[in-house]
Amino acid sequence: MKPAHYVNGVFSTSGAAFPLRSPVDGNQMGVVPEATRETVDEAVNAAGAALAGAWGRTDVGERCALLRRIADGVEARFEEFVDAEVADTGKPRELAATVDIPRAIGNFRAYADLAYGRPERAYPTTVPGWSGSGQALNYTVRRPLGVVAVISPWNLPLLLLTWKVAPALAAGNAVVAKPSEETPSTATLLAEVIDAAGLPPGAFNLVHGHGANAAGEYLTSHPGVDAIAFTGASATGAAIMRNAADHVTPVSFELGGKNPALVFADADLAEAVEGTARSTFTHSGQICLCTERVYVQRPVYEEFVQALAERARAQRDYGPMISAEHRDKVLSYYRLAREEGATVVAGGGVPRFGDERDGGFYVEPTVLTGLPESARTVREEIFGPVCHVAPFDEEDEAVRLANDSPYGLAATVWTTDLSRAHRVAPRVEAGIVWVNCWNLRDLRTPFGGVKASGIGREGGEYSLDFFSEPVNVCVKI
Ligand SMILES: NC(=O)C1=CN([C@@H]2O[C@H](COP(=O)(O)OP(=O)(O)OC[C@H]3O[C@@H](n4cnc5c(N)ncnc54)[C@H](O)[C@@H]3O)[C@@H](O)[C@H]2O)C=CC1
Ligand SMILES: O=C(O)/C=C/C=C(\O)C(=O)O
Repeated sequence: MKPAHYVNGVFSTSGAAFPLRSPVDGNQMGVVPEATRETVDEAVNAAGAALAGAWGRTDVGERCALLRRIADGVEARFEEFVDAEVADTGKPRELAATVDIPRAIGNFRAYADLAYGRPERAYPTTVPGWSGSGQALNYTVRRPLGVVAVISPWNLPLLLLTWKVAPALAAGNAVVAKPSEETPSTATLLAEVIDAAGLPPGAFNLVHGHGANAAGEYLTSHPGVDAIAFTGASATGAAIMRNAADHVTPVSFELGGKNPALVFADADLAEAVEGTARSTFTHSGQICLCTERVYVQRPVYEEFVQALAERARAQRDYGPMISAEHRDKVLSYYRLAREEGATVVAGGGVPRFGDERDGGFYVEPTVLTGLPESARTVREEIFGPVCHVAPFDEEDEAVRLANDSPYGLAATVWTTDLSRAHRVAPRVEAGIVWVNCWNLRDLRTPFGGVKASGIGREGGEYSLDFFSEPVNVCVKI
């Protein structure tokens, strides 16, 4: 499968090509077409035309039926999708087969259910003193925003792309999507499925290419774009926002994190260690929800650190960093941690496998201790399989440490004291707080972050709200 643009219902590989490398061994796997400004223009124009034409006339029932057809289409080509996601990201096959691709299917089915079952509001109104009856019926209808730009990252390529595309289409928008330049393959397969499902040309468009001064920027600064949904780095969000400001384009942002775990002495320690290992090392830490700061109550601190370090050393089936650049970034933090005075309790380097993976972009699962809270390693998002563990004494101190961050995406709290769980969770400045678990997801719940971790919420009705505009109709009775 060759990555291709999909514009106005036509596949093409126009534009210069850039290499696609395997993160597993560094070898070139193929090439990706770089969309020019003209290709992005065509895609935005095609989306606008679809809204003015057949797509704009669909009702929610038809759109939900199409979403279900897309879900079925992905399911029918499940293994192909898994192969493509594994090839682009290097992630363990099990992860792609149990999380990425099933969630992409689930995203389409969830929004087919949610959009179809969505009630509208009505307000019977009486205005005393108004000439005539003074009575009216107010009701709201929701209108799509128009042409939506979707910019997605490389860590959960199809999951995060469909997490925005499904609600955007369900709400009646036309979409121009640009996946990460590192992971173009499952997006191209999705375009094939959407084409076969029978969406009118232009309702969904796909362009490939880089971000800054390239396809991503052309798209997010395009005057024909009515809304932008983005997941990725906070700095990229800020750059997109600057461009969006020119046209006052609404944005929905899911950005970075420096997520804390709070482990209380009353926690089930084995569960807390295993949960923290999962939240730190899954997909080699390349999920925005991953833990990078761990605070452990002093009586169990030493035992926790040793157990987590052992778990890190025992980690076997893990994938690489997405690219040589990202591997170098993570390794630069491993070096910085040492310069800042960290004790490297586990990992801290590059693994040696004795096979083709030695040419790939791997780093070791790593556990650090001994850094002050002011250290850059403790404050900046690394996006690798690494956490810093520090002790605390009191509950208030744990909450203060958790909140002392420019980010506020997700947190985990480990305790068997129910009162403490309910006391602590709402005090943590984060969009999502998991108690005695991590990444347990219900697609109806609000998903997103506070502070530098994002703007707005995705999930359930929150996404449908973002991708539509309420219009109030007032009918005098
Ligand atoms: N979900 C998250 O929280 C993610 C965080 N990151 C963080 O970001 C760092 C950099 O990774 P990148 O792949 O460079 O992430 P990124 O945020 O730069 O890229 C995400 C998407 O944005 C696009 N993009 C980049 N600059 C743009 C611009 N100026 N205008 C429009 N679109 C633009 C990219 O082409 C890609 O599709 C990582 O090391 C990691 O720390 C990366 C991916 C996901
Ligand atoms: O929706 C989810 O379950 C996961 C979302 C993860 C991200 O947004 C991310 O890693 O960027």
